[in-house]
Amino acid sequence: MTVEELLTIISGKLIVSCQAGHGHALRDTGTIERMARAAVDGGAVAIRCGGVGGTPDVAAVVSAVKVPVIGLTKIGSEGVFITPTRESALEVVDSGAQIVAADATLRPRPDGLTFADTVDAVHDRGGLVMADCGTLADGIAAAAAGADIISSTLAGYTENSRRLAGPDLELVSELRQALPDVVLIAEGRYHSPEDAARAIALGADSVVVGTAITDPAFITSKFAAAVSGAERQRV
Ligand SMILES: CC(=O)N[C@H](C=O)[C@@H](O)[C@H](O)[C@H](O)COP(=O)(O)O
Repeated sequence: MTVEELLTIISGKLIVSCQAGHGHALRDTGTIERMARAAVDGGAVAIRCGGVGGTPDVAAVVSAVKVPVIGLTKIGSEGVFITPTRESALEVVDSGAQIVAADATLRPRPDGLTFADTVDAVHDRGGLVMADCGTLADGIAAAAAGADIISSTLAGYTENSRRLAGPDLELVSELRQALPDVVLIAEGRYHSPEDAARAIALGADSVVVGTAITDPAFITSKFAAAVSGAERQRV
């Protein structure tokens, strides 16, 4: 798949991230696969998956859906942990994902290589690379390193990025202004359809939504808090 073909599919459309971390009630590859199918039924044009489920989750989703799959594997939870090495990126390609999502921050990587080394290796194997960035500087460097897609995934999760309760819409806007021609995906804490639409209005080509769609515990907690906090009227 070329980046142009991918853009045709995702432009102005929703991507859903189907992941469940260690200890989560949904942490099961078959469950992730069914979640991905349900997301596609609801209108997702691509699925992002893997995470702590790693390449088994990616392979299962690739066989279950017809839409493009953005795969990743999480190794640890500190520093660079989203597909942090060249080797892990190649494993994601080999599991069938058309696109590999990888940390593209300027921090040192566990294998001592550069992000560009990962990009080159994935390209040599026929895959595309989604660069998970936290800041404008990360995005500019990732584009220079040859990434096919720039995303705001790590905004709020790195030492030098803005810590916001909601999505970093300002970063989306900054990235679009600095990189007018790049494929840009907004991701991270998009908890309402309105915020997802705002990201498109600010120049994102597509938006990835995870937790707000695929985590029943998160959704339940919002309803539970609203119900508990509601004032009761008695007649
Ligand atoms: C920082 C990090 O590890 N982000 C991960 C990246 O794959 C996932 O845990 C997120 O769920 C994903 O980015 C979607 O974001 P949200 O779940 O906020 O819609």
